[in-house]
Amino acid sequence: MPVKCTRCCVKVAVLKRPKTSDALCKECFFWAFETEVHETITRAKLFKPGEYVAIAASGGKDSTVLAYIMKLLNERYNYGLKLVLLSVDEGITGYRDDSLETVKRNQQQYELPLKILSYEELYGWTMDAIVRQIGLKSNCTFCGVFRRQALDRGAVLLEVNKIVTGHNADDIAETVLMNILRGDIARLQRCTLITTGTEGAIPRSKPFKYTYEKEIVMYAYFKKLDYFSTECIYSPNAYRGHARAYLKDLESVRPSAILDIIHSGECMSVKDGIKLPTQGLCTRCGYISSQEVCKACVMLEGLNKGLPKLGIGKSSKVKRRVESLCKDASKEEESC
Ligand SMILES: Nc1ncnc2c1ncn2[C@@H]1O[C@H](COP(=O)(O)OP(=O)(O)OP(=O)(O)O)[C@@H](O)[C@H]1O
Repeated sequence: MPVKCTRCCVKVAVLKRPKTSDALCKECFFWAFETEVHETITRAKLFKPGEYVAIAASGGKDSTVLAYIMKLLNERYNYGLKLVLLSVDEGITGYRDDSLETVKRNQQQYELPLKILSYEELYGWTMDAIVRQIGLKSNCTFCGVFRRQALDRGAVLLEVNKIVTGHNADDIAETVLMNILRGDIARLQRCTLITTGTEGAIPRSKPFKYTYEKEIVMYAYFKKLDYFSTECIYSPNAYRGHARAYLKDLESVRPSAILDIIHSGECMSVKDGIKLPTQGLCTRCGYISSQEVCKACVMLEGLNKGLPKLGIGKSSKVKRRVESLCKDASKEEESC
């Protein structure tokens, strides 16, 4: 016998919500999904009326649903926002060129302006050229560092007040796990924040902080949204893939694992006296950095000098880690 929707009790349920296990009809799922994102936005006071907000749009499922829902909620609840799509072309043939075609269609479908910036115009390098030089190891580090800055540069160009990204609950839980595995305390503290970049940079928010990836896919599917679903051709070795696989395993036995990990990340605090990097401005390019020279500038210098490992070298990282562990151990011995 068909199961009735547990919310309206009238229509037949067409899905089981991955987050709550509720059996819902399509309309009730849309309502629950949209209302939860609205509540996330209002509880965290993400926007003020009149703000100009850039939606970081890659053409993938998350940012396509984000663009759709930002427009919908802005109209439904009168947020009073001016919206624009901001895309970065990393120069990955057969991947980003196709996904940007999707963004261009979204621009027409959602009637939003679109700005595209490319790595080639900003850095003089495409990811295709970078991978030709460095191979398929550490390439995601280059891409991530350059993209982060490219979005900042785009936001400055557009003079927006804020950027929103499609990072979802799964992405954040994966990042918590990765930061634990790497012992990266500074990032562990920051990665669960719904808004980052409040110290000097253009703030960045994640309206999907509590939204499950599976539900985003369902929403896009039932709404028949036009999105690009191919994985990046250069990311097969990314470390994140292992954290993702582990998280999916946990989710299959306990769906709340995703929110539980985010909650754990939020609850972790750094003991007094531990020095954390502070955000300042890069002395070369003027964009946000926790070092005197930002990582993007160091990496770019490495590429231009034919020394691409500059700044990402494992040996220097391991050496620094060992030195800091030795320092901690000797401090503890002294206090004993
Ligand atoms: N090339 C890009 N241009 C603009 N924004 C981007 C780009 N790549 C990623 N982003 C932003 O960062 C978010 C997280 O990116 P990530 O690479 O994790 O992709 P994802 O989880 O597959 O998301 P999506 O489905 O939107 O591609 C995206 O949702 C989007 O808001």
